[in-house]
Amino acid sequence: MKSFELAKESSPLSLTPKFIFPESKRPNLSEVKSLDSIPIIDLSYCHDKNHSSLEVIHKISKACEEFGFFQIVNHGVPQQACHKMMKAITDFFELPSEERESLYSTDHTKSVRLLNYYLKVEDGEKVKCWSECFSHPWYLIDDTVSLLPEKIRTQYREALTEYAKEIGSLVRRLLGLISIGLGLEEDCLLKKLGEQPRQRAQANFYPPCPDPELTMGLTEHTDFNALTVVLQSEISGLQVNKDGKWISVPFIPNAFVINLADQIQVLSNGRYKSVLHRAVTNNVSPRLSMAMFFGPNVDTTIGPIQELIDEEHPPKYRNYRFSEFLEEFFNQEGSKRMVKEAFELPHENS
Ligand SMILES: O=C(O)CCC(=O)C(=O)O
Ligand SMILES: [Fe+2]
Repeated sequence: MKSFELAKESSPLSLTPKFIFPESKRPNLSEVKSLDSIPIIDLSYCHDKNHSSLEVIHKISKACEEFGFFQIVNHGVPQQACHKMMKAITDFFELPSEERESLYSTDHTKSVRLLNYYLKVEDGEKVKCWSECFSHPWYLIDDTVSLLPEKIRTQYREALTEYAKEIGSLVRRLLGLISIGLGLEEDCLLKKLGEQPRQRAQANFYPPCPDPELTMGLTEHTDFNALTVVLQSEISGLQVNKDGKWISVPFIPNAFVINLADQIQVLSNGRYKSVLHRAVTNNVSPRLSMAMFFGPNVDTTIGPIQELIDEEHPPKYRNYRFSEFLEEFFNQEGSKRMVKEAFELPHENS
């Protein structure tokens, strides 16, 4: 079996060619704007249902239209649950790489797997990203947890169970606020995403990198689910594309980064954006993030919501089963993904 190579070389003196990106795909870190960033929204005003949360809804709606991203503070998720989750992923990635190696797989049908994203370059070669990603469901059952290295198994499951429960409530609350922002009933988006939502988690690890200008932690992408909640460690590395320029997302203590993903762009008929983002590396310290993806299950039909379609706003996408979208997503692996574009309806000019 192919071994997982990055982990064994996390502190090389210089980058080996397999991590070096072609010049046009490098991060150009000096051009990244650090003054502008995504909006920060305080949710403390809308814990109480009776309290007017119109201002918060308005801020979220604006952020969804203009950035597709925002950070939230005072979100009600106990700090303790976040710390435990961060500690569990830290301990997982600090294990000797041999103890994680058996989880490495390129088979995307595997429920629990460690993966290494890559970029396909012209001659068919693959350039590896400077990261290790651990993908698994929000809830680990006995069969799946037993795949984890024994030393961290119990700790990881306990931390994840508590964390996933909290994030589940948060996601439902956010979907409610986002629905109202679109002028819909509070439960509209959640209902559209259907029964048994697809809930996947991805713990990302970016070891310190000898030359951050030559490689990428994660190449630019949009998330293919509906809504993503990201918890990041103290060092920033996430960047969001705004009007063709990259802006960095600073670390804010006890905040979550909220990322609108492709299915909300489609459901909102293009009003809310699923925006390109990427992760860059640094040469100082390791960075970790935990992305909690919430989306429809494979059998759910997704398409622009009827109430958001009228003469002025004809449907931009055709209806599809989410399984079709996933198939398209995996077919485009390693390239600049243009998945939702494959479901666009032709423009009518008349
Ligand atoms: O590391 C991050 O902050 C972002 C990760 C990300 O974009 C993803 O997992 O889809
Ligand atoms: Fe992402």
